[in-house]
Order: sequence, then structure tokens, then C-alpha cells
Amino acid sequence: MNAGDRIQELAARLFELRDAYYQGAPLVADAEYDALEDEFRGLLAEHPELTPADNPLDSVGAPAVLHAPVRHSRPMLSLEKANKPEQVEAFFARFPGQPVVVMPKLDGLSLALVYENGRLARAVTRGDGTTGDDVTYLTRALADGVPDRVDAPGRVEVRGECVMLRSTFDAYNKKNPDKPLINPRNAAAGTLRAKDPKAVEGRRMQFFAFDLTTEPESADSDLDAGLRKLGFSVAEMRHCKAAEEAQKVIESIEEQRNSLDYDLDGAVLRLADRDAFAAAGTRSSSPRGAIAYKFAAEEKTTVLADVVWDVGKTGKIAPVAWLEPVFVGGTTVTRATLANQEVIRARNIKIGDTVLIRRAGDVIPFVAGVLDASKRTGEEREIVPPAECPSCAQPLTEQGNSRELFCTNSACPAQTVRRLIHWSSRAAADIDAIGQVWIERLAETGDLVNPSDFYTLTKERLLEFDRVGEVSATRMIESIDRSRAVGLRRALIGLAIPMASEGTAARLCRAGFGSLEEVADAGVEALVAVDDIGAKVAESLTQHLTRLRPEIERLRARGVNLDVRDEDLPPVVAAGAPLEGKSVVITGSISDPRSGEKVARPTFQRMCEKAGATAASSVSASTDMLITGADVGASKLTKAEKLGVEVVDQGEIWAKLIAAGIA
Ligand SMILES: NC(=O)c1ccc[n+]([C@@H]2O[C@H](COP(=O)([O-])OP(=O)(O)OC[C@H]3O[C@@H](n4cnc5c(N)ncnc54)[C@H](O)[C@@H]3O)[C@@H](O)[C@H]2O)c1
Ligand SMILES: [Zn+2]
Repeated sequence: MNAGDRIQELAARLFELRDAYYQGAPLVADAEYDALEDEFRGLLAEHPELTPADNPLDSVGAPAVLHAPVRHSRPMLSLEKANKPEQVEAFFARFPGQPVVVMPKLDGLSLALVYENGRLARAVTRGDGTTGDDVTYLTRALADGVPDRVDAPGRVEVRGECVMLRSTFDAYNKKNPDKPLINPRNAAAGTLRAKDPKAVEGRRMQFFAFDLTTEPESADSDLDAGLRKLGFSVAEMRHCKAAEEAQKVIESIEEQRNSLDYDLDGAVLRLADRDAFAAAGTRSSSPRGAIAYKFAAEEKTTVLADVVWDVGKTGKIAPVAWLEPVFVGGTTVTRATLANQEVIRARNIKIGDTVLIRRAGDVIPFVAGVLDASKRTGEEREIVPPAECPSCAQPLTEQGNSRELFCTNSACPAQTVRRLIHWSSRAAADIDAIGQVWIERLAETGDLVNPSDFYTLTKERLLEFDRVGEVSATRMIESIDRSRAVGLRRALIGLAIPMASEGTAARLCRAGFGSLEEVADAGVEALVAVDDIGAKVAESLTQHLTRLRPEIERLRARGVNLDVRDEDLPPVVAAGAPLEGKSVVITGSISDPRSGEKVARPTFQRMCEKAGATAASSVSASTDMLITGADVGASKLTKAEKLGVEVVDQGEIWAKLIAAGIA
């Protein structure tokens, strides 16, 4: 195909994809759209004379359709994209001496909030950049971070991104398995532009501001300060004077990406001074005073090759998607979860479909749905849940609204292996010298059925197996021996009691239970009395520990420690302990000044707790001090500074811990 034809073809396709996307029903993942746009841009650069009269790159968004259209006071534009450090340098070079703010590029719905004489007059979507939809009603009803009043005269326009937080999105989908949202961005767009307010009830949104204009002009020309003064939430803006510094901030934003509660698809660089930004002017579809640095995609499409039903340690039979390998969220993904049969039904997923894979945050890759059902060829197959357990062929039971499938045969071989693997895992007994494959073999031969069977294995028995020599047999036995010290908390985790989490185990220890037997004997009433342990968890604990009684006795008889360990108890704090009553946050990498050796964060935290501190994971207004190790992330420091939290180097704390005999 010649360049001219390809350009025509791409232009048409880009218009089609954009239309669908801005209607809230994308046909492809963003990464695929971006690839087409890049190709198009590349071709136009080579053949500027072939630029079509109707150029998709000249337009922004898509026409407003649903509500009363509102014309913007000045266009709401797109952003020029960058993905190389040279482009960041070029940006700084264009504006010598100008301070730049670097901030996350949130992935939601762009909104303009107009205030007249201090009152919110309307909220408008970007639309096609010139005219947007009036979404004031739903914005007022659903968006947090949109004050009704601001303390400023005249006309104030605040632009920003309205997002659905990941936590809200997950909770919503859990609660509504029959009408799942595909991703937080679509959720945000679909919610505020909904025709029927009833249909979107309870979908909370969060607004983060990134742009401000005031008439008459306000004294504050710094964007960040101006927005905060008016009471808006702002995704953290870092002021940078040079490209190198900005590049570091971009990297730190990308690193933080997994731990944030919102989706972001890049970082935005923008002139920090509002007047300078305005003076820089605009191109056809983007301002000159800002660029967007794009990160790797967290969503991609690929083909669902097959679905395999996997038996878990609690007997739950869950559908696992086998995928054509796809690079998403920084790794190649070949497997993803499909949750349960209700989710499959609600998302109308079939084998052979091109599906959207989402790998965002710390969650396991997930099949979010089918974007473009018109791609179907008719060869696709229904996903049929198994009628019996794929491992033991026993009939299954269905539980709950999402109709999860369970094999209730406690002798089920697949469950047995999963439970053994779980017992040996790091969070539980940590039998690190025996890998999965060995556990499977030993389960097949009947040597291992229950966790307690690990403790009857002998070196002689292991040596009877092919490919086990003296050295590895000794290592395996030593590893098993060490795991006898497991203790109450980790034994509880290792027994894989349905609904009981790692947190449950920790809470029981801290609440004063001294042994696994004590927990088993406590009864539901005593268990629900523990903070944060609900009735369902208490019932599950009681029921399963009663069932496991003989196993608990065997573990004891074989020398396994099931008593609470000192490290799982609340620390005993002496009066006058050096950090008494302090709320601390620990950041950076910690090492013992005496040996120079690295110390694990939890170990150091434990010492601080013994010294009377309570530790939190993030800096807030109630934090007393931020204890910093080496290589501290800039974001925590800025936050501490802003909140007036004392920043203390680890050296100072070590000195106190050593003096108090704690370290
Ligand atoms: N999947 C598809 O079919 C499809 C189609 C079209 C577009 N898209 C996606 O949409 C995006 C392109 O849209 P675009 O070029 O109109 O704009 P953009 O969304 O990439 O960039 C501009 C927008 O960024 C947002 N933004 C977030 N944080 C910001 C901040 N701190 N400062 C300034 N703006 C901020 C604003 O809403 C602004 O409108 C791409 O991610 C593209 O992949 C996808
Ligand atoms: Zn089974």
C-alpha cells in the first residue's frame, strides 16, 4: 500500500476509534490506539504534503452529545506526548530559566469547574475541546474534591481530572458482579455522563485539579499554591529547575504507580507559573507550555486461547485464562484470572475472543472484558464451568452471588498439593528447600498428605527418590527442621483457613491468644470480641480448626511450635522509652551503623515499636516524625515538609535504640 492510501486508511480508523472511545465504548486498548497514532504521525512527518484536510491530530476528544452543550471560555486541549528523556530536555530548553512542575497524569475524565462569585456554577466535560457536556448535577452528587464554594471573587475556572479511585472501582465490581465496570477510566467517563442518575448511584469519584484561571487575576501566580489556597486536591506537583531533575521525578512517579489508588498513564510537565503557561500559547490541539510523558500501558488486548479450571487450597475452582503472550504492566503475561462464572457471564467472554487484559497496581492480571465484539468470527466457544472437580471428579457445590464453585472433598489430590505448597510458603512455615515439584512428587507417592507429614520425612526416605543426593536431602531435612519454629501466627496462615487473612492471624496474636489450641477452643463469641474480626471469620476459624483438631495434635506431637512468638506480640514498652508515644513513618533503606549491614524494614520497625513508637505506612498530619534511611523517595520528603512533620535521619534513631539496649 502506498503512503497516501495508508494515511487515508489510518485517518479514517483513528476517527472511528476516537468516536467509540469518547462515547465510553473503546474498541481497542489505548496502547494499540497510540501505536496507530504514532504510525500516522510518522507518515505525515515524512509526507507532509499528504496531510488530509480532515486531520484527526488536529482535533481533541469527540463532540459533546448527551447533555446541554456548553462552550468553553478557552479550548480544553490535548497534550503533546513524549517518551524519551531528550524530549524532556527539549522542553526545558524551550523555556530557559522557567520553573516547571512535574505531576502525575491521571487517567480519568477531564472536567472544567466554573465558579461565579464564589459559587460553583457548572461542571463541563472536555467534549471536542470547544464545546463540552454540562455534567454539573452528577458532579455535585458524586465527585469528592469539588467544593461548592470557593473564597474568590469574580470568575474562577478550575480544570482537572475526575477519576474513580481503584479502591472504589474494585469495591463496586465486587458488589455488582452482574454489571461490572471495565476499568476506572471508562467508569469515570460513563458515570458523569450517565443519562440516568439512578443507574450510577453510589459510584464515588474524586477530582484532582491541575489548571486555574481567575478573573480578576489573583496575586498567586504559582499554580500549585493557587489551587491549594482555594481548597482543591492536587495530585502532587514537584517543582523542577532542570531536565535531569524532572526526569528523576518522572521516574519516581512511575515507580510509585503501583502503590497509588488511581490509574495514571504518564507524567505531565508544565510551566509552574500560570502567566508563563498562558503566554506560551497553543498549537492546534495542545498547549505549548506542557507535555505528557507516557508510561508503559497497563492494559492491552490479546487472544483468549483457553480457560482452565484450577483447584485452589480451599477447594475453590477458579477459571484461569490462558492467553497469547502479551506485554502489559511491564511483564509478559500468559495467564490471567477470570474470577468466577458470574463475571464471565456478565462480561460475555468466550474462548477465542480478543480480550482486554488489565494489570494495574499489585493485582494479578485480570481479563477485563471484550472490547470489540464485532471482531468475532463465529468460531468462539462458550466457557463451560466444569460439572465435577477436575482433580478428584467429585460433584461441585456453588456458593454466593457470584456462584463460585467448590470441591468439598477434603481428600481431593489437587487441594492436598495446594495446601502443602501453602504450608511450606514463605509467609507460613517457609520450608524453602522443598520446591513445588517436590511437593507434588511427595504427595503423589503418599508421603505427604497433611502439613504434619513434612515432619515425618527422613533423609533415608528422600534418598530413595531419583535425583536426590546426600547434599540436597540434608538441605531439605534441615529446612523442615527450621520450620518447626513456625509459631501461632504463621501456622494459622499456613493452615489456609477460608476467610482468615494474614491480618487475622496477626490480630489474634496481638489480642493475647497464646497457642493454636487456644484459638481453636475459644469459640465464636470470644473471637468476634477481637478488633476487626467479624462473625464470618470467627465462624470459619472455629469450624475449620475443629475439623483440623487431629492435625493440630499431630503437628504438636511432631515437635512443631504452635505457640505465639515474641515477635508476634505487641512490644513491651518501658516507661521513658526513647520514642514513647511517637507516630513514625520509616522510609528509605535502613542499615545498622555498627556493621553497615542492611536491616529489613519490619525488623527496624519492630525496634522502633519496642522503643514506644507506633509505625504507619504513609505520612499524614498526625505523623510525628519521618525516619529516613538511604535513597529516600522525594515524594515522602515533600509531603513531610508540607505537613510540618519532623524529618529525622536513621543515624539519630539508631543511637537512641542502641543507648536504650533495644538494638
Ligand atoms: N482506546 C482508544 O480507542 C482510544 C481512542 C482515542 C484516545 N485514546 C486514549 O486517549 C488518550 C489521548 O487523549 P488526548 O490526546 O485527548 O489527551 P490525553 O488524555 O492523553 O492528555 C490530555 C488530557 O490529560 C488529562 N490530564 C491528566 N492529568 C493531567 C495533568 N496533570 N495536567 C494536564 N492534563 C492532565 C486531561 O484530562 C487532559 O485533557 C490516550 O491515552 C489514548 O490512548 C484511546
Ligand atoms: Zn476435588
